Amino acid sequence: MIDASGPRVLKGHGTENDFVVLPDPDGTVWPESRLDPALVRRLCDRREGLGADGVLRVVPSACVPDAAEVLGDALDECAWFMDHRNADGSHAEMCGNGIRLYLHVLLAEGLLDAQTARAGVLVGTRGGPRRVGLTTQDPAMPGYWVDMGPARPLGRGEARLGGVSYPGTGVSMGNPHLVCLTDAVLEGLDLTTAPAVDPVLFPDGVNVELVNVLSAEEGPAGTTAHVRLRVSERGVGETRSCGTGACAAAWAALDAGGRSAGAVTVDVPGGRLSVEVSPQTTVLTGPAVVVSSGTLTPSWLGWSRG
Ligand SMILES: N[C@@H](CCC[C@H](N)C(=O)O)C(=O)O
Repeated sequence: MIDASGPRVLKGHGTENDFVVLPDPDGTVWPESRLDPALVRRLCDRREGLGADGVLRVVPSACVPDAAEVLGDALDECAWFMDHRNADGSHAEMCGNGIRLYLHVLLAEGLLDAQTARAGVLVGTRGGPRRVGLTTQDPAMPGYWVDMGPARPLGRGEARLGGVSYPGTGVSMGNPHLVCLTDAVLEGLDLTTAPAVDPVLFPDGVNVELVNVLSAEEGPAGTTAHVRLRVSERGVGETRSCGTGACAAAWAALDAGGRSAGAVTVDVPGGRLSVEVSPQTTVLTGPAVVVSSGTLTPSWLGWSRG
């Protein structure tokens, strides 16, 4: 018999940006000393482990040692904290697909009720507090919105890929992005190695989006635009989607046309996201899916039975 006494685990995704989710409702299951970078890498390994682009630890903010530092006065308003790790074990400040899945898991695990989720809850992240809410409870494809805060320009840069330079705009969505608007055929790009960027502009690394702007037009309800992208994520490599990257790309596509607001449809390899940009904030909407739930095997973890 398989030993099922190990810690609970879920596997899920948002537009195919996939995560191992570790519920830690009282902060005792996954202290930092246990969830070290080596274990994160093993969990995310697609052969040795469960396989994922990252890990989300679902934990009360009060149980996270650095939460007070990153949340400041908002600490008391953020009951829950999204403790995010990239597949290489590094921390990231923010994750737009992950935070939708995070709310989905709070609901699925009975840690939050649907009425509260519909109204929206503040979740702590290392990029600051973010409000997340439930839009539709369709069991086939539940939808969530996230108030991601305003995009912040970081200056011009370039990504070098396959001997070609792609000029881009640095954008912070809490985490750093370099958005390169291009007419290149995205399917033709080789993203098996990360694009080279200027380390002086991005000392902590950067997520790089290669973006085709398909349309941008004025209508009775304001500006609408449609973009598609591929992304090479810091700490992961190419992923099927990036929520913060979709927001950065939407902002950059509008900004390139001299616009500061609009509704942008963002097609990613793993599906479709919607982004509402305004000078005040950025709202990301998209699905979240739980694929499976169960337990991690203690012997795989190297935990002896006590
Ligand atoms: N896929 C995420 C972003 C995850 C963090 C990123 N790799 C970083 O290091 O900043 C998203 O959906 O936003």
